[in-house]
Amino acid sequence: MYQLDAVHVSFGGVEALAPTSLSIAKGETLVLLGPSGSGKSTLLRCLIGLSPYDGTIRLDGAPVRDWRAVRRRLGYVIQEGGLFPHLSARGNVVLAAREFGWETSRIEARVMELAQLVGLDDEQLARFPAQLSGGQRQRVAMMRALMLGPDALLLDEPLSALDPVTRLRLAGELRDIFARLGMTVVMVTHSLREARFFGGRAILMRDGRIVQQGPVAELESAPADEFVAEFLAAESAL
Ligand SMILES: Nc1ncnc2c1ncn2[C@@H]1O[C@H](COP(=O)(O)OP(=O)(O)OP(=O)(O)O)[C@@H](O)[C@H]1O
Repeated sequence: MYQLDAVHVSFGGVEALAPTSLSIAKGETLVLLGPSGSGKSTLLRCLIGLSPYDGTIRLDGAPVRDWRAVRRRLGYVIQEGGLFPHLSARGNVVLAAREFGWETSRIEARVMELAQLVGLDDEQLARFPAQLSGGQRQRVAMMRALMLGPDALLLDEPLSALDPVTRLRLAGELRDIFARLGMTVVMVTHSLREARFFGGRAILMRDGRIVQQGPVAELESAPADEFVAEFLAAESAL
């Protein structure tokens, strides 16, 4: 689905992402791991055109020039949810569908389906983001990202603010949805357990570079270097 060719990001001389070439297949779940500041979020933001970059990103073979035109195919969840504070939770969720002219009955049916999926009720959806807990806001953000039925989901620590019970339930539901819909998923996480749970390919980053990639089990059994071994051991220990 994605092909990145020498994609490179620097902020005023600081290299957030070294030239990176990468293919992401349709239906693949890719997990981005690495220490704080290693470039995970920057890489994720490139995949939705929210970070300025040099190099080429192709979506289904065509180089992306106008990100606004392709963004409706992509769902994005940032760490704190990124909800519009002046809209209710429901207002946030339905915004894009309204813009695309969906009928009210179709919007209502989709909101009900997604609310059930993430475990939110009507009363909670009527509240403003500031009146919800961090975990509830994250679930609203997940509903918003899934609303239009995107081809790909780009998730920046989407489960981090959830309590263990909700996290496990939502993670299980999401894994099923990803598989059922053949959705392409790229997820930043700090949790090795989450990476294992979602399976697929993991990419371990350091200082804006990909250090190693492959299934988590492979990274663990054959770490490319001392850094990978140390990172995985530390992540497993806590
Ligand atoms: N808008 C920006 N302006 C300047 N520097 C930035 C900007 N965004 C990111 N950086 C820098 O780029 C580097 C990579 O940041 P990034 O957010 O991608 O890391 P990360 O691996 O996602 O970290 P974390 O796990 O802490 O979220 C860091 O050194 C960061 O300070």
